[in-house]
Amino acid sequence: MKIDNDFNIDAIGDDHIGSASDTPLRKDAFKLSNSEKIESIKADVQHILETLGLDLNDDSLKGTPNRVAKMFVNEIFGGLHPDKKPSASTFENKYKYGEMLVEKNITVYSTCEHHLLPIVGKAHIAYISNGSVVGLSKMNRIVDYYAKRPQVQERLTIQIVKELQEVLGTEDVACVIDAKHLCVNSRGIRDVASSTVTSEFGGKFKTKETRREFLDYIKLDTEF
Ligand SMILES: Nc1nc2c(ncn2[C@@H]2O[C@H](COP(=O)(O)OP(=O)(O)OP(=O)(O)O)[C@@H](O)[C@H]2O)c(=O)[nH]1
Ligand SMILES: [Zn+2]
Repeated sequence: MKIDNDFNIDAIGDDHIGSASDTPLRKDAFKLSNSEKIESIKADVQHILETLGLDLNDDSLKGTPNRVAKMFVNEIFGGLHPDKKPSASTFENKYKYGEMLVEKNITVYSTCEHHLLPIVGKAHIAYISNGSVVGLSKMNRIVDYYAKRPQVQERLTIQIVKELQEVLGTEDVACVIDAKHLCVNSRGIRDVASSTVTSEFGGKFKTKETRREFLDYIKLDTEF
C-alpha cells in the first residue's frame, strides 16, 4: 500500500510511525479492514456503556455501540486511511493569474485527540500560483480529510499547508484556522467564549506584506 508523506514510516518508536507533524499511527494501523475495526470498536463501546451502568437492552441504546463504531471508522476518523485522501486535480495557470488566491471560511469539523470532543471552526487558505492552480473545492476537501482524524489544531494547520505545497509545487501556501474546542467550552474550564487561532505561513507568506494582505482578506470575523 502507498503510504503518503503524512503517514511517514520512519519509525520513532517501537509501535508507532511518523514524524512531528504526522498523525502518530501504529505500524499495524491498516492491518484490520474497516468492517473488522467496526466490530472491534462496537464491543469496546458496549463495554464502556455497560461499565457506566447503562442497560443496552433499552430500545434507544441498543444500537449505540454499532452507531458509534461506524461513526468513528467511516465518518469522524475516516481521514485516518490514506485511501480517503482526495485527489486534488491541478490545472495549468493559463490565465496567468499572478495574485494570491484565498479560499476562506472553509468549515472545519474535527475531533480533539485529548478528549475526543469536537473542534468546530473555520479554515482560511491562500496560495500564490507557481504555474498550476487547484480546483477550489479540493482545498475544502483537503481540510476535511485532515480534520477527520483525532487532531490538535496546530498539526491540522501544518498538514493542510504541507499537502497543498506538494499538490501545487510551491512553498507559497498559508493557512489560518479559528476554531472552538468543546473540551475547553463545554467541560473543564467551560469557557464558552474562547476560540483558538493557529497559522502556518510558507514561502512568500513569511514576508510581512504578503502575510498582511492574506490576513486583511480574511479579517477573522468568523461566526461559528
Ligand atoms: N495545544 C493544544 N492543546 C489542546 C488542543 N485541544 C485540546 N488541548 C488541550 O490539551 C490539554 C490536555 O490537558 P490535560 O491536563 O492532560 O487534560 P485535562 O485534565 O482534561 O485538562 P483541562 O481541559 O484543563 O481540564 C488541555 O489543556 C486542552 O485544552 C489543541 O488542539 N492544541
Ligand atoms: Zn480536548
